[in-house]
Amino acid sequence: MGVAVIKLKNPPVNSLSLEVLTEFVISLEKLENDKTFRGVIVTSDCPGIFSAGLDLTEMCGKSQAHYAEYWRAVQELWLRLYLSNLVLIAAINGVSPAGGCLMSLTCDYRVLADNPKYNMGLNETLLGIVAPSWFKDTLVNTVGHRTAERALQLGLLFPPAEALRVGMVDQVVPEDQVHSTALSVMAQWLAVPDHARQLTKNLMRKPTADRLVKQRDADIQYFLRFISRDSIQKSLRVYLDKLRQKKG
Ligand SMILES: CC/C=C\C/C=C\C/C=C\CC/C=C/CC(=O)SCCNC(=O)CCNC(=O)[C@H](O)C(C)(C)COP(=O)(O)OP(=O)(O)OC[C@H]1O[C@@H](n2cnc3c(N)ncnc32)[C@H](O)[C@@H]1OP(=O)(O)O
Repeated sequence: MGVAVIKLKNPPVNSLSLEVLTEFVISLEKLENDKTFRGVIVTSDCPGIFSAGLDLTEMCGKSQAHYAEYWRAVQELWLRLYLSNLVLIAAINGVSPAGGCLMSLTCDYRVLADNPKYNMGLNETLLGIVAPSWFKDTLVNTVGHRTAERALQLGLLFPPAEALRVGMVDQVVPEDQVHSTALSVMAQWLAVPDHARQLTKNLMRKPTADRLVKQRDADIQYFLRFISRDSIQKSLRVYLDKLRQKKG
């Protein structure tokens, strides 16, 4: 039925490095241009981890030029995913904090594996950083204003039952059924004529995407100022050190 599977593979935690972001955009573009494909299942090849989100090492101790290049790549992937003409279904087979959650929120439908360890949410505040307005918009458009307001301020990571209850995911299924469920949901979405579904998707999502498109450069400048602050760099270093020391 013209369905591709994109399996993220950047061990150990599928962090969204500049390289991963760039390759993801290229793969999506190829699929968009190949009319034999109508849908994509986005999933992970790293056991237990859908994606650890943006690669913190790309936002810490690097040059301004690097931060700008990285942020443009983050924007680009979000825009491509959010406005894709393809049906995108996230088969979430692991934990998905921050950018990992955002990636799934850009999809049309989310199936999450029923494993209490597989938390998801926008936890930026717990790192001492702030989810940008377009991350916030994506969450608000999915779960509504009040749930998003509380989740964003507290940096909540929802276990599967809670994620389902607040509408962050559409279905929670046993782990071994995530892929087959994503495939059957895909069949339902592909039963709708493409042009009507695509125009409707655009109607729902373009106003949100346009807010970023209209001020992409300003958003990058804002990010540069924010991420270069000594206090923010310090918060990121402390967080990364904590992650690294977990093992030791
Ligand atoms: C009005 C608006 C105002 C301002 C806005 C303006 C600008 C916005 C500014 C900033 C916004 C930036 C947005 C960022 C969004 C993000 O996505 S930030 C990333 C958040 N991610 C996380 O918090 C997840 C952190 N990771 C974990 O919790 C665990 O690693 C995880 C549960 C995923 C897996 O656990 P486990 O299997 O035990 O693995 P380890 O923890 O041992 O990790 C293995 C190694 O991987 C490294 N690592 C983990 N996560 C990341 C990451 N996101 N980036 C880079 N590296 C990561 C970890 O350090 C280990 O490395 P080591 O092997 O020790 O070297």
